[in-house]
Amino acid sequence: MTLEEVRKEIDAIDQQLLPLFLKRMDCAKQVAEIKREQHLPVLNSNREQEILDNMAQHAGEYAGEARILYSNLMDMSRALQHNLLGSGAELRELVQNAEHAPARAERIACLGVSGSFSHEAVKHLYPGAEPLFFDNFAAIFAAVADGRADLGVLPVENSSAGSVSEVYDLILRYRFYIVAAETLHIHNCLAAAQECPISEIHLAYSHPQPLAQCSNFIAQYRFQTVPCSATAAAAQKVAKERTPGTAAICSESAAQEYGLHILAKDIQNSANNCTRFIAINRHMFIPEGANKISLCFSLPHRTGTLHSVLARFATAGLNLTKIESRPIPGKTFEYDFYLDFTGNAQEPHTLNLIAALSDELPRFSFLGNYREQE
Ligand SMILES: C=C(O[C@@H]1C=C(C(=O)O)C=C[C@H]1O)C(=O)O
Repeated sequence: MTLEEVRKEIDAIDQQLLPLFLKRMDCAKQVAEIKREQHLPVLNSNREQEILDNMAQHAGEYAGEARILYSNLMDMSRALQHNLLGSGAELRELVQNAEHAPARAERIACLGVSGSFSHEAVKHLYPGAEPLFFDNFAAIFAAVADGRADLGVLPVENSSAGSVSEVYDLILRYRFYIVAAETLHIHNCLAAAQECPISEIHLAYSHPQPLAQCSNFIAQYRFQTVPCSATAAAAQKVAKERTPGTAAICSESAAQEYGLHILAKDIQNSANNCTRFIAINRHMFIPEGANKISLCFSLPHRTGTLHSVLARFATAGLNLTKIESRPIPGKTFEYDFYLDFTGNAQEPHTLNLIAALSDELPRFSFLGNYREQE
């Protein structure tokens, strides 16, 4: 057969497949009505598994492909049923009635002491607000939980050192709402109490993240490193102790704030060193022009479950910007997935997808819709 002839045959097959696909979707519609009357959930995993196994068994060498084909068909069938039944009513109501601004944004919890990178992020996100300083991430979440702070600002990812896993674990534990995000360029410097050549420094204090970001410089000068709760705390310690041969790795503004001498500037491995910060709040609000959504869920341990969820984002035309998996506390090798994607939750196709997922996925939480400049 020539290429043209085979393509004609493919066209003819597609013509035959389409009416069957439409018929199957119409059946799903009827199923939705029956489920409404009988108060049944949309998802029936056992039935789906039977269909997948049966199709794979009859698909010979294309068993894997048949599984994906039928799994996608059933995703579409479920999405249709969720829309007809208005699944995820609680989440729909929460999103549709969301305020645009927090009741108060006056006291903002962040890591470190005055001059820390987190303090910089607070100044960018909430100019004029009062920063409240804490020496660990858990204490920031606790302050937001009991209302001592209106909001908390936390680093979640650095362009060279990667995700801040502890913050993701706390996000998943507390399930507060993410209400803002911003990426800051981070310039690390080496600063000491007295002016001296870099070669005389043998010990550097800093937060573990900047220590990782500056690993090449640290290796080059063979520094011993001591982790601190925050970069500005390291600067404060070096300024107070004034021990020769010790230095802090911190921001230039922290070095200035604590009267340190800058021995070297921009010592991070990558010239384009950025950290992404988020703001968290106990109550949900969706700012005007929100363009980023975060959510989390876990998945049953079955082949293709993650693929199937991700495919639904692709079908809805939504662009994923981050996926993180973290172990569920108290479980063995079971994970919560954390996802960021671009979109506005008040747009119908986006709301339909997240409402459907909220109905189907274990441990699902909508974690917020906020504005973030790309
Ligand atoms: C159509 C149904 O709803 C869902 C979709 C299925 C399908 O498209 O075949 C199968 C099981 C359910 O998860 C059903 O319950 O039969």
